[in-house]
Amino acid sequence: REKVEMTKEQRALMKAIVDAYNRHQIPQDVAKKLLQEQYSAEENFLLLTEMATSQVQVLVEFTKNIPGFLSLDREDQIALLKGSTVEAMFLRSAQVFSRKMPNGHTVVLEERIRKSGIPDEFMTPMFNFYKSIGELHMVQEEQAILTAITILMPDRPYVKDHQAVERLQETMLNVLRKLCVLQHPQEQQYFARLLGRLTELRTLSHYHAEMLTSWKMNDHKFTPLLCEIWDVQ
Ligand SMILES: CC(C)NC(=O)n1c(-c2ccccc2)cc2c1CN(S(=O)(=O)c1cccs1)CC2
Repeated sequence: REKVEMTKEQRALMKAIVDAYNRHQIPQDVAKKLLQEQYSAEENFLLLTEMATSQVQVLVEFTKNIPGFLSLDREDQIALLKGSTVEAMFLRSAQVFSRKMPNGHTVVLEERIRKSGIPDEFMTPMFNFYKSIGELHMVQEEQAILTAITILMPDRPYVKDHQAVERLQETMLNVLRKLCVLQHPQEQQYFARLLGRLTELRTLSHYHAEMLTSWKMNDHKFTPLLCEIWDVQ
């Protein structure tokens, strides 16, 4: 098989993305709160609201550091962010969930998430996704670039300059393809499996939209930022 090499530009691009990804992390104390003591379903819901809100802020900062993103049309930048926050949030959640935690923490975390007012029919697909991401044992470069690829999805609603976004995403896909070959030489289809997760993410975001309506019914409160980004009144 031919020797796969990353070009200088691709290595620089990957470094920029990974540095941005590592710079913009959720404050660990928020995640720790979820693990601390036993809370009520309402309190767990509030914690998740707090975590999701800080994740959106982290995501905006990360996105601004994706080379080329700020040169896109301003309205397209907003359309890409609005269209990808739920998927990026589930991707980040899966990565946090499948991270090596002191034993018992994962169980506690799952229990807290299950007891937070989220409809049961949503739990199964959500935890299946977390596990399917965990099984991939992604390195952090792959996590960072996969998140960038999710954000730079040209077919999000209201994107005008489809081509410009496609060009940026293609650059990222080329880096990810080489990275997968270099990091997982034994698994021919690893890159394809990674992209398959993006399809699973879309399904989750449809579930999420339905969940939002049911939450609105039981007058669950969200933060102004989540209301803005998720078009919740
Ligand atoms: C890491 C952050 C981004 N994850 C997070 O906030 N989680 C996590 C989660 C997963 C693994 C580890 C730690 C936390 C599970 C869920 C959410 C948020 N959503 S939400 O955005 O729909 C929501 C917002 C408000 C009420 S419900 C519900 C499900």
